[in-house]
Amino acid sequence: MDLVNHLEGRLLFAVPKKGRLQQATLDLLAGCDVQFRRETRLDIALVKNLPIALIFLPAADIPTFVGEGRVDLGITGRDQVAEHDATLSAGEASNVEEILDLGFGGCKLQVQVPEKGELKEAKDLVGRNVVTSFTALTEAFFRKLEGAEAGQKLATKIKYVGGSVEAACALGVADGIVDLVESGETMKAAGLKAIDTVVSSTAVLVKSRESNSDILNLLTSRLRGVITAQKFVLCQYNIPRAQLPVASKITPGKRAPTITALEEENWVAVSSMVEKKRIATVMDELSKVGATDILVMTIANSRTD
Ligand SMILES: Nc1ncnc2c1ncn2[C@@H]1O[C@H](COP(=O)(O)OP(=O)(O)OP(=O)(O)O)[C@@H](O)[C@H]1O
Ligand SMILES: O=P(O)(O)OC[C@H]1O[C@H](OP(=O)(O)OP(=O)(O)O)[C@H](O)[C@@H]1O
Repeated sequence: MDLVNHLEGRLLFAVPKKGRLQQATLDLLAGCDVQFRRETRLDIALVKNLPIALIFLPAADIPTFVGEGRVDLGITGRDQVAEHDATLSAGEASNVEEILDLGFGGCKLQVQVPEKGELKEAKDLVGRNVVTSFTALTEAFFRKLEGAEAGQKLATKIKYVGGSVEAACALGVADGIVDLVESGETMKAAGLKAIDTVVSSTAVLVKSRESNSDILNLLTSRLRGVITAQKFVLCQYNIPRAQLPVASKITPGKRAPTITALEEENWVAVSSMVEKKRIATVMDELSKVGATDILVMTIANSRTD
């Protein structure tokens, strides 16, 4: 089947073809009931149950395709969007619009130098060799540090490498690098330490500024629903009615908690969405104000907009 001829009338949605963001993206699509089968080695997959075509691209290239309006939507790292935007000329507006923070793929683009050495802060690297996969962001970072005007040649020498950036210092190619850090394991193993942060990143849903359609809005709502469901749990408890005002402050919910009367006089049942990362503290606080039978449930999906 010539897939390219089947793209007409479909929303084009770019997703990472490999790497750190791929699995979480595929899980997210499954959560949105986006059904497709990707043939081996094909970078286009038609969605069976929605007028969408998935285009599998390297995360680093997705902002370019979205920015040029070749695809409508994309999932990539905020770092990649920032790198793309940093290549635009002064005054040129980006066509890549962030519409949703997806919460996964958290990392930082950091300036790193050998752990043992005389370089202590980013400005110590001015005039030296810096290696990175993010040349535009690194250039903008050192331009600011050097106080150089746009167009003026930088003293710092910035070189591009496509991967294994951390090897550059050990091999004598660089005095410092600008690379992604999550756990810090790679940096540590290479004998490096972070001395500054260029950008903090998570995976984001981006759209081409001109793109707008019912299917784009529907998919965005579904994605937002799944992301919200992943971030929240449903907390249910019983509490004496007199304690309701104080308990409602602890679990205000997304809009307001749901209150149900119990057969037992002067008691109510409350259910409320609570951020997953706060749930342990919330349970402690509820207990302290007299809540009992506190239950916490996973939310499979949600639609709150
Ligand atoms: N260690 C990490 N932890 C979390 N997210 C990361 C990590 N490394 C990278 N990312 C995110 O994933 C995006 C893609 O990086 P990744 O290294 O997976 O790219 P890739 O497409 O496989 O390319 P490459 O061939 O250069 O490795 C990054 O831009 C960043 O947003
Ligand atoms: O702080 P950590 O948890 O160790 O993660 C950071 C590493 O992860 C990424 O590389 P990846 O493993 O994706 O491979 P790459 O070097 O080929 O890009 C990044 O470029 C770092 O090298």
